[in-house]
Amino acid sequence: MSTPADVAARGSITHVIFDMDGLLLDTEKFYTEVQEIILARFNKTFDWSLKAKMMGRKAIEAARIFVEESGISDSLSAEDFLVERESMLQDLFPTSELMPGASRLIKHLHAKNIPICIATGTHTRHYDLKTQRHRELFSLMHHIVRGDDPEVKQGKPAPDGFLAAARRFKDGPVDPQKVLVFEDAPSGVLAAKNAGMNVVMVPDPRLDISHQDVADQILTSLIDFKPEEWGLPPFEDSN
Ligand SMILES: O=P(O)(O)OC[C@@H](O)CO
Ligand SMILES: [Mg+2]
Repeated sequence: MSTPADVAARGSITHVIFDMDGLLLDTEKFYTEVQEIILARFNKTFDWSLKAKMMGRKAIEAARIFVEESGISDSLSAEDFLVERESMLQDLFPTSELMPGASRLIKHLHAKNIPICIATGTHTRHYDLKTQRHRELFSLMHHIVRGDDPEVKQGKPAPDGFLAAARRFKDGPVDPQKVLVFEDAPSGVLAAKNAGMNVVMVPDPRLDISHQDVADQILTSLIDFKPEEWGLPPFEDSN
């Protein structure tokens, strides 16, 4: 785990890549809700150790983990699970709220001309539903890499999404050591490290602490992020 001081010694951060689900948008709860409903039909309960394995991954990869680890793959295929959850998610995603501190951080970095973008495991159709109430804020991103992007051959924890994102900046490809990634999921933190980047993890408090030993910094909320620790321009306001 490198600390912000290590990074500052190595040379500051010049570009930022945001994960989306669970980091910028409070959407992981929708996945959990729907998975609990489906598992209840099999008299099974959904727990956070399974959630930790699914978060951040491409839909079909997460679905395979879900049906196999829940022991229901003989009754429900990964593909059928995705079909069954779709109608419930279609209703939930348009109500997505921003995570605390997300808007302030995005606006701050954009105002200070720090290039920012998103690399998410979510595919385009779900991305549009989740962000439809936040278009103006998300328009501040230089680009968006989604789970169905042709350059993303493998989902997180593979580095494909973050490497594609680093390539697409105006002055890309950016040296991975100059990139700071914000993530909420163990798979995403691993993907960022596999890409050679620095990563701040903002984990759900229900995630087991054993998943917090790979990230370079752990925060309980984006509100607690101090840009100056990473060589980025400090906030001017106090809150
Ligand atoms: O935006 P991210 O966190 O990559 O999530 C995608 C989706 O797999 C939800 O877990
Ligand atoms: Mg996430």
